[in-house]
Amino acid sequence: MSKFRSVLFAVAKLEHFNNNSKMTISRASFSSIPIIDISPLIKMRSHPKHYDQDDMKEKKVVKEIDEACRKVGFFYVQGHGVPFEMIDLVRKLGHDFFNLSTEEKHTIKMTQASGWRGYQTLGENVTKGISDMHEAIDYFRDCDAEFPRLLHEDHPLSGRNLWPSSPAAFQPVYKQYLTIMQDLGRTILEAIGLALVGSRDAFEGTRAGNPFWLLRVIGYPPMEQKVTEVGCGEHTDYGLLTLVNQDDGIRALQVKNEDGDWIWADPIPGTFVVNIGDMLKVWSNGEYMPTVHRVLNDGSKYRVSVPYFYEPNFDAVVEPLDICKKRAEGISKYAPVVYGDHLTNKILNNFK
Ligand SMILES: O=C(O)CCC(=O)C(=O)O
Ligand SMILES: [Fe+2]
Repeated sequence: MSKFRSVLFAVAKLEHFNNNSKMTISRASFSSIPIIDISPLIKMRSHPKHYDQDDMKEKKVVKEIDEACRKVGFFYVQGHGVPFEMIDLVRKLGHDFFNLSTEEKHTIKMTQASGWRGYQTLGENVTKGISDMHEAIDYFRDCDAEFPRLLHEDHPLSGRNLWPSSPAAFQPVYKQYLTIMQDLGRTILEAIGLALVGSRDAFEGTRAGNPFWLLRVIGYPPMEQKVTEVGCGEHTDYGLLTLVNQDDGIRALQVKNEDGDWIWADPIPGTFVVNIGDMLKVWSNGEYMPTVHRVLNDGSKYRVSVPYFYEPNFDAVVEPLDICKKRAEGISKYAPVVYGDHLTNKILNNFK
């Protein structure tokens, strides 16, 4: 655990007020990652006309998500409504792409000119100065009139997403997947709004009403040097929520608890692993802390994982929410940060 995190945890006995009752939740060390059935949230979104019974079920899920965010920073979601065939197909297309020749993969090579979008070879991505043993394709939300800052050609992230021509289904399937995942991200964030502020619209409008997104298709070959290599070095995610679609049957993703032990986030077929990012830490004034994680693919199979990152508006000024400050006796633990600047700095530090 970094020094920074230990200091925060020392003060992380959080006073949480809900329905006028005072509830104290400490961030105790966890040994497993909760599984949450979010089908009541999905039902609520698709059938706005609902009954008391639905409200009760929604409240229960909101509480489970709140506790997971406070205690672990990670949870699995099931009952999310995304067809299993789609989840599997997305990863299969990833495998098909990574199986192509280097020459073919380089037809969508990431460059500075592409705004850091596209394919990166094994070891090109760097976490804390160490090369990650993965190859990947990176996508960000397209530059359009809604993101004027990214329309300026001199912005480092300005550019076009690069889609491979093979496999042919890659682009249409991924575009459909992106739309589905944006809906799912918003649904989970609404529950977090209810939990933190008592309003499902807490993050709409200038906060995350026009969310930026990133998607990474990551391929991890089995590690050869099991002691010195790492598939993806330890880090926290930059934004709001990450929804990970990982290969079944391969244990590789690990989450660090407060004692410094690594807890496996084993794949559970048909679920997404959800974790919170740096921006939710700032908005919640430290009530929700992003948890350090890493990937070690030390088995014998090639692993594909597709994290989708649901982010704030690119221009959002992220600062502790009033109600969260109030719960911390008026103390603001973090300075305001512009999400797009935070992201740009992180991305520019990711490459050698
Ligand atoms: O490959 C995974 O399971 C997770 C990757 C990850 O943590 C990331 O891309 O931020
Ligand atoms: Fe991550």
